[in-house]
Formats: sequence, structure tokens, C-alpha cells
Amino acid sequence: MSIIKVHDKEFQPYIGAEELQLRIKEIAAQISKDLAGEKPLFIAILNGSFMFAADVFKYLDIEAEISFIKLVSYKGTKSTGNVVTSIGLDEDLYGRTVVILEDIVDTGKTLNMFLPQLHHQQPKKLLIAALLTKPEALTYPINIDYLGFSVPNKFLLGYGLDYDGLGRNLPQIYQLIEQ
Ligand SMILES: O=P(O)(O)OC[C@H]1O[C@H](OP(=O)(O)OP(=O)(O)O)[C@H](O)[C@@H]1O
Ligand SMILES: Nc1nc2[nH]cnc2c(=O)[nH]1
Repeated sequence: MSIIKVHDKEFQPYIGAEELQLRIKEIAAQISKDLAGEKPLFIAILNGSFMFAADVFKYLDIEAEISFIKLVSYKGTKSTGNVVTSIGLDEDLYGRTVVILEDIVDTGKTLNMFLPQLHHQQPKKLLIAALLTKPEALTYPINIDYLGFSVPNKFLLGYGLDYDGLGRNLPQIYQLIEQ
């Protein structure tokens, strides 16, 4: 097992790159089927979702648009409890089919704080696609329409997810080894 060290912590492989790609292709196929003809607008939440967003988007076989916003709540391996918007959304969502792309729904706080702002613009549909969720950690009710994997409540790294800025470029997902 190839354990890696990032800053002061060790991580073990958890979901391989091929398994990720297979699941993401399935999600993209399902979205393409469900939203054919709707020209959906995808909104990727930066930073963490950039890899998931790029892969979902390139596997779609329908007409679609994508835009990006930046929300931040995690510092190190812990949530700060505050969600800050640092890049906003330019698009008008009125009457549109909108799909949020998130790498992970953990406590659900980020989306819980952000979704009302989107609902306020009266989209026709507001759907959520998330690669990962931690059911044991979820403390805000979030309904995920397209989900990659349900995972245990352990800190994850790689495929967009960072530990203090590092590890986002790893093509597979690692799990923190608790000391
Ligand atoms: O459900 P929650 O407990 O709110 O956690 C989920 C959020 O945490 C991560 O973002 P983070 O704040 O780490 O910022 P980053 O994407 O820039 O790394 C992730 O990308 C989600 O947006
Ligand atoms: N890197 C990382 N960021 C997160 N943000 C919310 N949960 C996580 C996690 O498990 N790992």
C-alpha cells in the first residue's frame, strides 16, 4: 500500500483513479439522459471541484454551459464554520436548469448557506451533483441528485481535495491515517 505524506500527515489510497473515472462517466451519462434538450448551466464550486467538474463536463453528450464560483470554509482538516464567497456568479439563473458540481458534501454547511441565494433567482430546476458525501458528518439537510460515493467520516485528499493547499493534483483519492 503506497502511503503518502503531505505536510505533517500520512494518507492511504482510498478510491483509485480508474474507479473515479468509471463512476464519473456513469454520472455524466445519467445527467445527459435526464437533461437532454434543457441546455443546463453547470455551476462548479471552486476550488475543490475543478477536477470533478472538468471530468463530468467533458463526458456529457448534451449541450450545456459551465460557470464557476468560489466558496471556502475549510482550513487544514477542519471546517472553520464560516462559508465565504470570494468569486461570485455572473449568470442569470431565472428559468434555467442548473446543476451544482461539488467535490464533497461533508457537513452540508457550504451548500446549505449557498443554495438559498440560487433559489432566490428562480431557476426552473436546481440539481446537485457531488462526487463524495459523508452521511455520518451531514448536519444540514442536502438532497444530492447525482452522487459518486458515500464515504466514512474521515478526511480525504486528492482529485481536487487539498490539505492546506497541497494534494489537489493527485489523480486518486486518499484517506487520512489517524495517529
Ligand atoms: O459540506 P461542508 O462541510 O461545507 O464541506 C464541503 C466543502 O468543503 C470543501 O471546500 P473548502 O471550504 O475546503 O474549500 P476549497 O474547495 O477551496 O478547498 C468542498 O469543496 C466543499 O465546498
Ligand atoms: N480535503 C478535504 N476537504 C474537505 N472539505 C470537506 N470535507 C473535506 C475532506 O474530507 N477533505
